[in-house]
Amino acid sequence: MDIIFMLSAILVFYSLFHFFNLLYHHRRNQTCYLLDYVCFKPSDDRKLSTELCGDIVHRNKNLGLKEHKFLLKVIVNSGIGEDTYGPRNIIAGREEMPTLEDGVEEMDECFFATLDELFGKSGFSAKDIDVLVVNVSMFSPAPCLAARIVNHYKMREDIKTYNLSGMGCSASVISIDLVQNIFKTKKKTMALVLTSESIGPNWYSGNDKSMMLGNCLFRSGGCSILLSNDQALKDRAKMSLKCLVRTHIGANDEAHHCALQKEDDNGYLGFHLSKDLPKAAALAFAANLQRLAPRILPMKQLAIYIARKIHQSSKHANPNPNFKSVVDHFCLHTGGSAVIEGVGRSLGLTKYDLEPARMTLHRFGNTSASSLWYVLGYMEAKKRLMKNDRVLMISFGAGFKCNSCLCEVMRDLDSGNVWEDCIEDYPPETLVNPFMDKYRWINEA
Ligand SMILES: CC(C)(COP(=O)(O)OP(=O)(O)OC[C@H]1O[C@@H](n2cnc3c(N)ncnc32)[C@H](O)[C@@H]1OP(=O)(O)O)[C@@H](O)C(=O)NCCC(=O)NCCSC(=O)CC(=O)O
Repeated sequence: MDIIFMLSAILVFYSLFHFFNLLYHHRRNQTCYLLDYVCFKPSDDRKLSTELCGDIVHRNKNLGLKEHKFLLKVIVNSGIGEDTYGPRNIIAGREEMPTLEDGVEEMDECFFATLDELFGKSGFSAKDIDVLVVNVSMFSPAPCLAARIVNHYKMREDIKTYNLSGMGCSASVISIDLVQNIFKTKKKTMALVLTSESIGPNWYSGNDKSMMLGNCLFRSGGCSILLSNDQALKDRAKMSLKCLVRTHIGANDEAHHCALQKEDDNGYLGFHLSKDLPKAAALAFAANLQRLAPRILPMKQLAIYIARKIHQSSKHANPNPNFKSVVDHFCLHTGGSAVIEGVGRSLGLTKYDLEPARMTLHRFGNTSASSLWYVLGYMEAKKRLMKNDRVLMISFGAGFKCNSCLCEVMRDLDSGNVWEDCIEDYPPETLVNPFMDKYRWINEA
């Protein structure tokens, strides 16, 4: 078939689809405003410096010289700085015997601190909340964490609660998706999304490298996010959601198994991160972009993208569309340096584009599903987010999933937020770990 004819047909189809889609969603009251969000900053006594990480590694009697070398090498090379936070039981040396209370307290500390601040600064109260979604992947007590929030804040009896567990690092976008779908069914609704990860009860004490990696990357963090579809609150909103795309490539066995909780050969429970994870992330990302592109790209860009797709195997090594024409800021999950660099390469992003994710990895580590909100906070604290700017949030998570959403900034944003006391220090002159000298022998050994 003539390529020009095929291209024209596809373009006409997408235009019509997009038009009717907009009309449909307008009718269904799709508006989803992000009113405000607060990221958690644990107290200074929870800081995990490289030296303290070294001590934790040394007290694990299951590790030999080979494992020590591996861990210290990854810690020093990971792009993670000296000021990230860990859970209290691990800092206190009880990583091998966590109690239920350790897990509960870690979540309470994060959620109550961020919610108190969010209610305080937004002027809304717990009684205003109609929908509550909590996502914490690796800790699911009964009654659930959402019920603990309802109990603590004495929320209304008609509140709708949802507790998502096991959904991995892309879960906060899933929570937003759930909220926007609920918004379509009811006007003037207020929703809270609470996103975090449980680190304390999930420390791995064995000697399998792919499971030890999680101890190096994952750090304490969390975020509370206030959303509404009430048009009257439009002027108070920071951002509005334009489109959200979820991709799940779990049918692919290799991708499904690259990030999962399991027991090692000696029975130690932990979270396995395969060396193939960046490959699975790239696959899920490509599938996500393929569905995102027609929804956000202008006609010309879309035509170039489709043409490249048709000729993919022959000419273009990177067939991804030029999202920079419609996206001003890229808010990337801080999965690890390899994940950030991989996304940067496939989208053709600059050092400036990747700075928020790299700096967030340095200051807060991989805080799992909440990491996107620290990255957004960095952009805001750096006064990068101006009215009408578009922010593309991209997250990856076990399953394997890639979930993305495009948001529009509603007004110039300049809150100091969780970055307030350190934003002036970023980006630092070097990201090289200060203990590099001390541990240089590791790289040379
Ligand atoms: C771990 C790294 C920071 C290490 O970077 P380096 O610069 O040190 O270089 P490198 O890649 O050569 O790795 C150093 C050594 O670690 C080994 N190595 C790397 N990844 C490994 C893995 N998954 N399992 C076992 N070993 C691994 C390498 O073979 C090498 O060993 P040797 O020295 O013997 O050759 C990076 O590779 C990285 O960012 N990887 C991706 C991390 C990741 O999977 N993140 C997603 C988290 S999950 C998530 O966020 C979502 C979710 O859970 O839902």
